[in-house]
Amino acid sequence: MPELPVRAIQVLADAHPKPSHLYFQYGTAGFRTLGSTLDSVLFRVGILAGLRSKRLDGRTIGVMVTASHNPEQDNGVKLVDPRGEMLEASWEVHATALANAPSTDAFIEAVSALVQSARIDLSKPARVVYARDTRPSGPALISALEDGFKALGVEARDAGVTTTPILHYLVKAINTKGTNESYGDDSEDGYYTKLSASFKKLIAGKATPDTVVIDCANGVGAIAAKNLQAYLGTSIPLVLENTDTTSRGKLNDSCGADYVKTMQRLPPNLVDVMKPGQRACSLDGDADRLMYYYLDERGQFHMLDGDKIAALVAAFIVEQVKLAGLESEIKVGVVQTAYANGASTKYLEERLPVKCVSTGVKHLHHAAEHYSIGVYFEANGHGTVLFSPATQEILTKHEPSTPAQSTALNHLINLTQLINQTVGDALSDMLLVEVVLAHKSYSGVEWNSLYADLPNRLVKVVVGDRNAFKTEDAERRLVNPPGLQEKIHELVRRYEGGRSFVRPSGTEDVVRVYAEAVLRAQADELAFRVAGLVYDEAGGDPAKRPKEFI
Ligand SMILES: CC(=O)N[C@H]1[C@@H](OP(=O)(O)O)O[C@H](CO)[C@@H](O)[C@@H]1O
Ligand SMILES: [Mg+2]
Repeated sequence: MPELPVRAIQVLADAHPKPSHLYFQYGTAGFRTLGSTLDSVLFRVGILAGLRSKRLDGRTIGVMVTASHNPEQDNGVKLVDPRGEMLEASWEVHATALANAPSTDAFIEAVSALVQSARIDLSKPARVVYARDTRPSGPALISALEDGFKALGVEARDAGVTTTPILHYLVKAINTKGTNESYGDDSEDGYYTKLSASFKKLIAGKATPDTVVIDCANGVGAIAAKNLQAYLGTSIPLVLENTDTTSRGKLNDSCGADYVKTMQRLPPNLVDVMKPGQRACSLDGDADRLMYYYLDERGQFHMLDGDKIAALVAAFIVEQVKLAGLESEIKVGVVQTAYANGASTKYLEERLPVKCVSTGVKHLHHAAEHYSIGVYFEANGHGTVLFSPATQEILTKHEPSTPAQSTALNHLINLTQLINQTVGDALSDMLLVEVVLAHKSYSGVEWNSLYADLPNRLVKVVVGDRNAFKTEDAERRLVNPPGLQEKIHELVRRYEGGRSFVRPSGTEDVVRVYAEAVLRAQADELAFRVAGLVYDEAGGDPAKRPKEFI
């Protein structure tokens, strides 16, 4: 039985000491904090990824270095499991334990304990594929990660600077290579070819889509969008904006999907670019979120968020399933979180099964796997569609009995190729939206009118201890601090169409308050009053009390 290469780990671990005053937590987005503090974490994640691969019999694990929509100086790292999915939850605890071992000796002890408890066979190979976004702190962090690989003897493949969804694609493609479940060629070329070929088939015979402006958030999505554009050729006219990936301070700065969703307005530098009637979308810093919007004829901004994408896509898929004559065999369902606009939930519930789960992609993804076709989107624009293995088999084996059935069946098969089923993918989702719009002959206006969003407001409250906030019922009800939920309920009752909930963030040291109501002013007022209640209950710095209530 081989032993841990303790000496090699020791020497390299000493070169990546853990800052004594910091605590790192592997949360919904992996480790994420100031990039300059993450050196030891990356080294240790290199070893952890290798161990995870050994545990899974040498299957390839992914490591993505990114902080997504967060500020440029932040960075982070997350692991991707062999099927292209988020790291299994039980290993999040191991990740946190390894990252916080105070010294090299303690770290080696923690690694040994993990090898024992997870019964890891050290004689198995360790294989990892890794990538990073465009952040300036990326190269140094990658080099710490590579030291981790070196210490354990990991066979590591560098996927360079690429998007989170492409890395997920690569992981799945590598692990299914040569099998009858092959996900595509395990290269970026394989990814672009798969997306562009299926897109072209899906829009064949339809009018060429209108020009779409893509705000690339000055991030890695700019590089991928440019590559994709070359593969798409003239099938869709794309105009890429915010593509400066080299100047300091530009990433996600007043642009990108998170800016648009939070501010509910155009990125300022698109104001002069966009014409009335034009459609555009924003990617986030690692291109796994997508927000659409358009200007109406009067130049007024209208946002089409993840909920609107889910409604558009789910309705189209249901229609194609019916047209293919597969209604009794294939059940389409939607998964949302409590942040989904109440109007979207109402629209969807009238048409198909809808499930609400806790925030975080892993919860949505797993719930979506329970449907034959599961559509999941977070309101912030992260989402995808999952076709179960049984559904994929039905689609390939079904014998259509009319030309119309055959066409719909082919559309569904092409959708399984167009959609990145491993994780939310802004570029794949953008093409998906354009396919549906082309088929329905919709502009942004018709799409937006599927239902009218309830005005809503999301605010953050800085509290003494966010862990004091505990929720149930997919985060829609607070159970701790005691009595606070009753007070919130009492407030909500006074607002027409009012809904509000409070939960601790899994990625920032804050408590989030969401509120919606029939009228804009009421949604705002409800959000700030609930925030005031939270603040009074949980306390903190008086200077940070929600301003409206000081
Ligand atoms: C309200 C909101 O948008 N929350 C985001 C945010 O989680 P929080 O736990 O709310 O910080 O980041 C997650 C990871 O990117 C994402 O899955 C989630 O939707
Ligand atoms: Mg992201």
